[in-house]
Amino acid sequence: MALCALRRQLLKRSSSCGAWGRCMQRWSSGCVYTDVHGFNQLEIREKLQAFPGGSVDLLKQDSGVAVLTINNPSRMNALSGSMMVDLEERVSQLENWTDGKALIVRGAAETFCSGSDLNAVRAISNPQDGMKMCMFMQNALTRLLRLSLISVALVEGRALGGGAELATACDFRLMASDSVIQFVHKHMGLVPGWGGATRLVRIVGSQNALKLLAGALKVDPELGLQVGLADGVLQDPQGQEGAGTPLQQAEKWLSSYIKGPAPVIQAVKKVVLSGRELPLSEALRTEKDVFGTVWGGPANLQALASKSKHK
Ligand SMILES: CC[C@@H](C(=O)O)C(=O)SCCNC(=O)CCNC(=O)[C@H](O)C(C)(C)COP(=O)(O)OP(=O)(O)OC[C@H]1O[C@@H](n2cnc3c(N)ncnc32)[C@H](O)[C@@H]1OP(=O)(O)O
Repeated sequence: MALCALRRQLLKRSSSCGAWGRCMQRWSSGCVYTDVHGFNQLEIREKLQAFPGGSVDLLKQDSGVAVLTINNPSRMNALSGSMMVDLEERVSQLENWTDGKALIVRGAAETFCSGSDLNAVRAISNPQDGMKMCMFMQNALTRLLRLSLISVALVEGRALGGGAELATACDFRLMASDSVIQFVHKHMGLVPGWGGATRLVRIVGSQNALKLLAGALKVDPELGLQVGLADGVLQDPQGQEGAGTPLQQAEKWLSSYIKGPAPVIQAVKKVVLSGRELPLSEALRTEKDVFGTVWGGPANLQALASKSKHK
């Protein structure tokens, strides 16, 4: 059974066993495309696996912060076909991480990601395979953004094409002082296909999105902060004594938002997600359901107990 159909099946079962299951029942399974769209997850996975190279590595830390590394430095961290499959598998692992609070997405060798591996792109340039790759990556990146984790893209070096799209599939973006995010698709005779345009409009607004895409503008940290694509700029480790590595800086930036138990942090992300994606009444009902998962929970009862001492 295709993964997304299986997830729908599991969600049907979970809807009877929990508030979150019920509200997830109202929400798509996380997959944009399923078998009803003629999307066969296993078929495209096998096709993509035929284009090897690099890896997508996942480190889940006791702190509740995971680090996902796009690891193909000899290709400026371009995503090979097998890396696209890796990415989807890591997202599945993170969907089941009950102790998780946050995720940092970064690239190896001080650069983020230069998009699809052009060698793979050339080999699957026929319309049918291109559409299948597009749907596979839209599913993977939509599920990435919908993780119940606060996610940050740590952009060093360059985030180009699909790499820029990957950066939009995180809640926040922190840019190194010399980094660039560029939607180079127009130069390829393309538009984003991994959901990057849809997410960019929601991040920077339609006018700025039109400028960044139509102009294939190089977004440096200054422009990124100006249009809202960047949420922070990292200090240059060489320049500032004690600045820490980019990863340490990203973890420090996140620390303000992930104090507290994982279930509460995950509930915060869930209510923001539904507010961001669902129509008003659906979002309100989902908020009520998520509220029901933490009301009277261990963290709530402990807080009430400690407050009662302040009479
Ligand atoms: C939906 C979007 C998706 C799609 O349509 O499928 C895409 O993302 S399409 C790809 C979009 N990305 C690009 O167009 C970026 C292409 N790369 C470059 O522009 C440059 O390589 C760079 C990233 C700006 C770096 O330039 P530079 O510092 O001069 O290094 P090199 O160019 O020499 O690159 C080193 C090495 O890496 C290989 N490389 C880089 N990017 C890719 C890539 N996307 N796919 C495959 N290989 C890539 C490059 O070929 C060099 O390899 P060697 O020549 O073997 O040393």
